[in-house]
Amino acid sequence: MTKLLIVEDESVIRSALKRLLERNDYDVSEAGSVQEAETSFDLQSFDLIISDLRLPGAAGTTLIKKAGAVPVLIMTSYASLKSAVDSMRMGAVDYIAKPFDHGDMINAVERILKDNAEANTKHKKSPQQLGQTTTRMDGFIGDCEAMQNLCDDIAKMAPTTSTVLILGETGTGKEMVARSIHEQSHRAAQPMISVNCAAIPETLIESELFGYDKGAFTGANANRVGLIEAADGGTLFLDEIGELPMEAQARLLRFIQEGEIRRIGAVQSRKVDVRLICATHRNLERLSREGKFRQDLFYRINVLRVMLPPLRDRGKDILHLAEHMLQHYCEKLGKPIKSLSPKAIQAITTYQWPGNVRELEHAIERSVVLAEGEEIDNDLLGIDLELVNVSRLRSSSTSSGSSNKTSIRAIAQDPPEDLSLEDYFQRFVLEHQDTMSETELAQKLGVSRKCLWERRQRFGIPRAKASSDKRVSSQKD
Ligand SMILES: Nc1ncnc2c1ncn2[C@@H]1O[C@H](COP(=O)(O)OP(=O)(O)OP(=O)(O)O)[C@@H](O)[C@H]1O
Repeated sequence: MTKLLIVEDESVIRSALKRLLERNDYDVSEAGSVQEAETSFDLQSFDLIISDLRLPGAAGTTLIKKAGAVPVLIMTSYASLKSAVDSMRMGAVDYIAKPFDHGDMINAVERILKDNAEANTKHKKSPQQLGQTTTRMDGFIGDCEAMQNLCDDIAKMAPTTSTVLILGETGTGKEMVARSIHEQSHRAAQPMISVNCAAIPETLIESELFGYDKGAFTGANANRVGLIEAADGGTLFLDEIGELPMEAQARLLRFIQEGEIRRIGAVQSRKVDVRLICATHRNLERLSREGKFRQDLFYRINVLRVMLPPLRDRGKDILHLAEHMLQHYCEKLGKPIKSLSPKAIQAITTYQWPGNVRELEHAIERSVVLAEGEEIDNDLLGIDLELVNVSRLRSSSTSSGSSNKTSIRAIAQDPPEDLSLEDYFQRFVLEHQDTMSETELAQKLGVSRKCLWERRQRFGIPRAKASSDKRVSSQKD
């Protein structure tokens, strides 16, 4: 039976909560203070501790450290946002404001227990192991279970020569992971060449990757080394590999199979020793089933796989990242170190972050540039508190199917009166992308196609390849 401990000094509330939880088949123990909880029970033997924030003696939040891996849900009748947010910063798994609705309390308990059980089924690590992994990647912030596992996987993958496929939404750190794999490998002294397959025009991608010999085509006035050859001895990182045109895919496949490349227009092939790392935010498996990505290439690159979770699913890492970036930008811009206001913290921890770590970084940088006082408030971050709330975060993190698109759509459907340029840009793209080609969209917005592509990446609204392809072919027709 699942064991819960209630720490609450008001006996009426304590017994009502006990009855509620017992009716829901939990085994409930109770204490009136932190001290009583510690002396009467082994805190580690519980599955969840529900504690009031203000208690006689030590505050409820002191249980967070004492309970180790046991999650602590903080109740606060001092419904100040600040104390709730502070509890979260100290490591509480969640907070609930008193008086609470019975349904909300039961939902919170069920969700925390479920999340914790899922985290525990993935192999448990010793504190030493947890400590080691955070420092393994330079500048990398990630203490949550998923990121710790990822660091472990990277350390195992790095020394091999196997191809790695990194999956994750835009801005989740795919390139950072690729660099870390390279730097932890025996190739670290050699170059890592990064290529964004989506940013190079289709007509140039093959010559960029494979190079060409003088006279191969009009304008080829001299021999040119391709990017694969330039990575000889090192690592080639192919970002957005899902955008690679079919002809280039066939050439890449030959390179992977034979370990040699032939420059365009050349007769001889050359051996190259390159470790390949690919990344994409797209579902390559589905694309290959739909005939939009070569299946044989997919099997070749899908050897070792790394899945980066979206920022909104990384729990307290969001705040750690924000604080780290805040310090970084204050130092970089020569401003006195600022702190995040409680509202800013609430906004950061509840916003969906469709552009993930990159979007957070830009928001923090912008806020440091604009900040005049000691504190960074949510308006400086450009996050509208009206558009985020805890329940949205919860529902989105529990429904794994929620996509960037739906979250942005939800925002776009109910826009504030005075849209910022970025909001306007996102809205315009979302509203018109099904009826306009990329060129038309870029023209209407007064930006280049490259700029449109970059902003799509930044806002997490990647171009839907299928529909744009269809448009191109129907335009040709
Ligand atoms: N865990 C992390 N800790 C610290 N910084 C991070 C982390 N993850 C990402 N970043 C930073 O966020 C930014 C975006 O990361 P990166 O370019 O690796 O993302 P990406 O997934 O490759 O993006 P895209 O899909 O748009 O190519 C970079 O400035 C990177 O340094």
